Amino acid sequence: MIYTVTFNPSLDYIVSVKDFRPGMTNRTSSELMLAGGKGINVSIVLGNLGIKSTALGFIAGFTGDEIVRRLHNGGINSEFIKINDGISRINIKLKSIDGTEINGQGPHIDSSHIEQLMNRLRRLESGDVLVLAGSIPAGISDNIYKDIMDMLKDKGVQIVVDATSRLLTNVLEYNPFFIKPNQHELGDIFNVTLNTQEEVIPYALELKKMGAVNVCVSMGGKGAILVADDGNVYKAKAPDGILKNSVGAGDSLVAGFLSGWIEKKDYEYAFRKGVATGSASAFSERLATNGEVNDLIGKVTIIR
Ligand SMILES: Nc1ncnc2c1ncn2[C@@H]1O[C@H](COP(=O)(O)OP(=O)(O)OP(=O)(O)O)[C@@H](O)[C@H]1O
Ligand SMILES: O=P(O)(O)OC[C@@]1(O)O[C@H](CO)[C@@H](O)[C@@H]1O
Repeated sequence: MIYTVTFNPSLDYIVSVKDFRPGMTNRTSSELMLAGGKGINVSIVLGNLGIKSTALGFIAGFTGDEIVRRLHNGGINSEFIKINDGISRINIKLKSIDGTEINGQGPHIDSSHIEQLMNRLRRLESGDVLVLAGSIPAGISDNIYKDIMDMLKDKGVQIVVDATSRLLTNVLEYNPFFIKPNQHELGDIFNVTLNTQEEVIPYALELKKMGAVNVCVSMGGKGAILVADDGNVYKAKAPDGILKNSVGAGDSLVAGFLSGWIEKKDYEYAFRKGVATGSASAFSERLATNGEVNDLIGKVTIIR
C-alpha cells in the first residue's frame, strides 16, 4: 500500500484577478476550490492514474471536514487524525500571477497528535511506500520527517520526501528512495541561484552523495533533472503546452514517477512519466488525469 502524509492539508482557493492592484478591492474573474496539500495531491494523482493510496495527516474544523468529503467523493481513502481546535488552512493561489500564493498556518498540533501519527505509521509493513510531503506547522520540530524515517528504518518501507530546507536535508542520512526539491529549493539549501539544468546537476549530485537514492529536481517549464540510482543523470525537457494552473505540478511529478516505477521498475520510464504528469497538471485547471498523461508521455524529451 502507498501512504501519503500531509501534516498541514488545505483547501486551495485558486482565483484569477484581472489587473490585480495591491491596496485596492480586487474581484475575481474565475475561482476554483480544491482539496490540497502536497501529500493529498500525490494521493489524488495516484488515484487518477489508477493506483490506490491512503492519505494520512492532521485535519481540523469545517475545512478539514470538507477536505475529507472531497477525498471521499474522489474515491481516495483517508485516515486523518482530527484536531479539535482550529481549522485546516485555506491557501489562496493567485493564478493570474503564476506562483503568487498566500498559504495559511493551520491548526496547532501537539505531542499527543504526533504520537497518534507515529502509532499509525508503526503499523506500516515491508513493501509499503510512504510519501512525506509538504511543510509542517509551526511548533513542530524540523526533525519530524527524520524521526519517522528513524522509526521505520529496518522495516523495508520505501520512503519519498518532498520537503524543503532542513526538513529535507535532515533525512538524507536515512537514504530516502526519492526526493524532489525544485530548483529554487535546491538553490536555497546550498545558498546559490540555479537557473539552468547544467547548473542544477552538481548540486543534485551532492544531495545523492549526502544519501538520497534518487534525486529529482523539478524546474517548472524548463523540465527536470534526475540523478538516478542506476548511475545515470537524465535531463528532461517539458512538453510544450499552455500553462493553466501550476499548483500541484510538482506533486504530480512525484505521483507520476511512483506510478511509472511501480509499472516498469525503470528509472528513465518513471522519470518520463513523472515529467509528463507534472506537465499534464500544469496544462489543466485540475490535477492530471490518466488520459492527459498518456497524451503527453511521448512528448517528453529525455537526454541521458
Ligand atoms: N509551465 C510549464 N510548462 C510545462 N511543464 C510544466 C510547467 N510548469 C510545471 N511543469 C511540469 O511540472 C513539473 C513540476 O513543476 P515545478 O518545478 O513547478 O514543481 P513545484 O515547484 O514543486 O510545484 P508545486 O509546489 O506547485 O507542486 C516540471 O518538472 C514540469 O514537468
Ligand atoms: O505550505 P506547503 O505545505 O509547503 O504547501 C502547500 C501547498 O502550496 O502545496 C500544494 C502544491 O504543491 C498545494 O496544494 C498547497 O496549498
